Amino acid sequence: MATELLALDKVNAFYGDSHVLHDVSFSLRSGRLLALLGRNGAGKSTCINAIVGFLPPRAGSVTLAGKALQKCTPEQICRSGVGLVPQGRRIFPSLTVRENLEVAAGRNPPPGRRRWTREDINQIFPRLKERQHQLAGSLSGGEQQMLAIGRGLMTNPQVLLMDEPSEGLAPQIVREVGNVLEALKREISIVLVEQNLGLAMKVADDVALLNTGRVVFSGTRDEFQERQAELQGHLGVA
Ligand SMILES: Nc1ncnc2c1ncn2[C@@H]1O[C@H](COP(=O)(O)OP(=O)(O)OP(=O)(O)O)[C@@H](O)[C@H]1O
Repeated sequence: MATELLALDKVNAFYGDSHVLHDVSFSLRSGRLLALLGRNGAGKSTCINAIVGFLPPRAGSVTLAGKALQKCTPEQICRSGVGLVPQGRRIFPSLTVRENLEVAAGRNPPPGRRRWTREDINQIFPRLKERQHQLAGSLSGGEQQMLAIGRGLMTNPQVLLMDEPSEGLAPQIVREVGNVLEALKREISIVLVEQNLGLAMKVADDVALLNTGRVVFSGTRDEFQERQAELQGHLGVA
């Protein structure tokens, strides 16, 4: 039976005076992949920012394995085991693939938590191993995305947050990212922000759907698909 690993409970977040997240609650169970869906501007990235401490919630709680994170700094949250694969990848183009992974490496995790090594990343992404001495800026879009995922894993997370990994990639590469996610979800619990509904439905176990900063659906992928016609209006065009 999967247990709750990461949970948002009645999270409210603001950009200045602008109230963007309204009582947002959803949770990621251990060993699962939760797709966070919603059209442009629905608040998906803001949820990620609230979890990782870039935009601390003004009210509500974020917990990781029962530990409250909402008052922690981004560095403490990262060390607690929340890994981020940011929107736009944010790799260092003028460093090599290997250096990009090395600079992302976190401290040794506490006992009981997996420590990810470059060898682990190379095993999941053989193409990164082949290109380890190449400058990251010279990689294809799909390879850069793999490197961004590798960098997230190098922080030794318990949970990996991925913000739109398919953005800007050709359909064939999006399929490849889908295959990577299928393999990766056997190794780590994932929150996946996605605009590409096909990709999200392929890999998700659970779904949380946002509209204007409010959760309008939260449940399993199958429950979501049963109600998809009714929920369609909350989704962007995929
Ligand atoms: N730095 C900011 N300052 C002020 N408002 C912001 C800021 N970032 C986002 N917003 C607003 O917050 C709301 C939620 O944006 P958010 O980026 O979380 O949406 P999203 O679902 O991730 O959309 P997208 O798919 O376009 O990334 C939007 O109305 C957006 O205009």
